[in-house]
Amino acid sequence: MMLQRRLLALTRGARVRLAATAALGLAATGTYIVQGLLTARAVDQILRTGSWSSILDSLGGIAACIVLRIALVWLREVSAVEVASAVKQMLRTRLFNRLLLLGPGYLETRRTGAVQATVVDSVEALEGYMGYYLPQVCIALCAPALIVSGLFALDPVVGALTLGCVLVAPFGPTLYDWLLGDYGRRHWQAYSRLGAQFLDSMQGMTTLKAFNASGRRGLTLQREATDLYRATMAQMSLSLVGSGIAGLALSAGTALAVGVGALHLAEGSLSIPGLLTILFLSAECFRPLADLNTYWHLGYRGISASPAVFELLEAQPVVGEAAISGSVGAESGTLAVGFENVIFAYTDGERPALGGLSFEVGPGETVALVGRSGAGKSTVVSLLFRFFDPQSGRITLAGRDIREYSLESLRSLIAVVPQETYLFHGTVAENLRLGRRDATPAQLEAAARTANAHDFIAEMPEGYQTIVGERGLKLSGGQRQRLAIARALLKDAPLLILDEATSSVDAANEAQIQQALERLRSGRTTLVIAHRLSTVVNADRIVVLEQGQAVQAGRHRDLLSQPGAYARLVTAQQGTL
Ligand SMILES: Nc1ncnc2c1ncn2[C@@H]1O[C@H](COP(=O)(O)OP(=O)(O)OP(=O)(O)O)[C@@H](O)[C@H]1O
Repeated sequence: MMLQRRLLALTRGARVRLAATAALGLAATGTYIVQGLLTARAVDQILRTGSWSSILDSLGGIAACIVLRIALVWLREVSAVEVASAVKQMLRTRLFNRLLLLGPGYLETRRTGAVQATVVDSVEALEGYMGYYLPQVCIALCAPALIVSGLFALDPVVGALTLGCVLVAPFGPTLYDWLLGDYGRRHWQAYSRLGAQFLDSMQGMTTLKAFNASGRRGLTLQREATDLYRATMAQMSLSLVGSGIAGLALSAGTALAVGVGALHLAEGSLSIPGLLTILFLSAECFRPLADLNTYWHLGYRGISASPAVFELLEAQPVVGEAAISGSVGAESGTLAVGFENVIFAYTDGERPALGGLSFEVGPGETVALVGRSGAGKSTVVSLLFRFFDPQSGRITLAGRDIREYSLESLRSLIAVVPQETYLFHGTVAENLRLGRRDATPAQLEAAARTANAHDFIAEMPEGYQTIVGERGLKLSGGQRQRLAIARALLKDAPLLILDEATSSVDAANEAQIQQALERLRSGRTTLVIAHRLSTVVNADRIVVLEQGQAVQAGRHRDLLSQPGAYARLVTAQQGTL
C-alpha cells in the first residue's frame, strides 16, 4: 500500500490526463450499462408483444451504444498511452538528474547494467500501472457503486449480495500484492543481474574472445537466464492464483444475483423486466472489476519494478554541495593546491587509501605523484574533484577548502587529461566541445593544432564532423589522448591534472603527445599522476607515495642520489628511464 502511495505520487504533472483517461473509461462503461438496460427492455417487449417492430428503437439505441463505445475505447487507449509516456518521461528525467548528482562515487558501487535496467526497463514496466491500472481503479470504484444502488432499488437482497461480491473481488489482488512482494522483488533482481552480466559481456567481448573465455561466460549468462525464468514462473503462477480468486468472486457474484432474482420472480416479488435488468446489470457491475483484474497483472509488473526506481530516486550523494559555508565562485590566475593530513577510506572500516597525506603544489608548479600501484595516486584525483570527501584533513585550492566551492565552480577550475580518454558517440567537434560548449570552429582548430591533433583530424573523411564510434573505437590510443589534450586546452582551467596513460604508444605518437602536453602545461599549476617514471624527470617536484602517505619529496636528481622509496621505485622500473 505504501508502495502504491509512492507510485501515485509519481503521477504529479500528469493527473489531468489521468483523470481524462478514467473519465473516458467510465463513459465507455456507461455505454455498457445503457446497452444492458436497452437489451432488457427489448427482450421484455418481444416476450410481451412478439413483434420485432416494437424493439426497433431499442435496437437503434444498442447500435448507437456500440459505435459510441468504439470511439470512447479508442480515445481511452490514446489517453492511456499519453499518461504512461508523460509519467515515464518525467521519471526518467528525474532519475537521470539524480544520477548526475550522485556522480561517479555512486556508480562505482553499482553495476552499470543494473542501473541501466532501472532507468530503462523498470520505468518501462510502469506503463501498464500508470496507463491502465490506475484509471481502471477509478472506474472500478465508481461504476459498481452506481449499479449496486440501482440493483438495491430493484431488489434489496440482490443488491446486498452483489455488494458483498463486489467488496470481496478486489481483496484477491490486494492480498497477493502483499504476499507476492518478495517474489516480485526477486524477479527484478534476477532481471537486473542478467542485464548487468550481459552488458559486461558485450563491453568485454574482445577480452573474452582473446582469452577463449566466451563459452564460460555464456554458461554464466545461461545460469542467470535460468534464474530469471524460474523467478518469472514463480511470480506468474502465484499471481494467476490471485487473479483466479478474484475471477471466482466475479462469476459467483453474477450467478448469485441472477439465481436469487429468479427465486424472487417465482415468489412473485420481482417482475420479468426486473429479472432481465438484474441479469444485464449484474454482469455490467462486475465487468470493470474483471478488467481491473486483468490490468492488475500489467500493473503488478510496475509495482514489483518500482523499489529499484525509488532506491535510486532517494539515494543520497556521497558529497554535498558547499559542505562548509556559502559556496564561492571560481578563482582566476594560477592556483596553489594543498593536501593537509588527508585521511580517506573508500568504505568506512576499510584500510584507508590515503592515511594522512600532506603535500603542496605551488602556483604554476608541476608536481608529479609517483608510487607503486595502489599507493593512492588516483584517489588523490577523485578527492580533488570531490567525487568523495575525506574522512578527516582538508584539501585546499587557492588557500580555500574545496568544500567551500560550489561543485560546479570547483570542477570548472580543473582540467584533466585522463588515463583512458572517453569519446562519446558523435562528431569530433562535439567531443571537443565538452571542453567548451560554445567554442567556435576556429577555436576548435586552434586547440587541435596546439594538441598536435589537427593533422589527423583533417585527414578523416569529414574532418571535424567525422563521427567517432562509441568509446572512440575508431581512433588509436595516441590520437584519443591528443583529443583529450585539445579538450583540456579548450577548457582553459588554471589547474591541470595529467593522469598519465599506462599503455605506451609508438615513438612518433609519444613525441607528439609530449610536445602537446608541454604546451598545455605552460602557465598552469599541474599535478602529474605518474604511473611510469620516465615522464617525471622534469617535474619541479616529485612526491613519492607509499600506502597513502607522502614518504619523500624533491627533484628527480636529488631523490635519486639518496637511498629511499624513490630510488627503490627507479630500480624496480629500471630500463624505463
Ligand atoms: N573505488 C574503490 N573502492 C574501493 N577501494 C578502492 C577503489 N579505488 C581504489 N581503491 C583502493 O584504494 C587504494 C589506492 O588506490 P589508487 O587507485 O588510488 O592507487 P594508484 O596509486 O592510483 O594505483 P595505480 O597506479 O595502479 O592506478 C588501493 O588499495 C585500491 O585497492
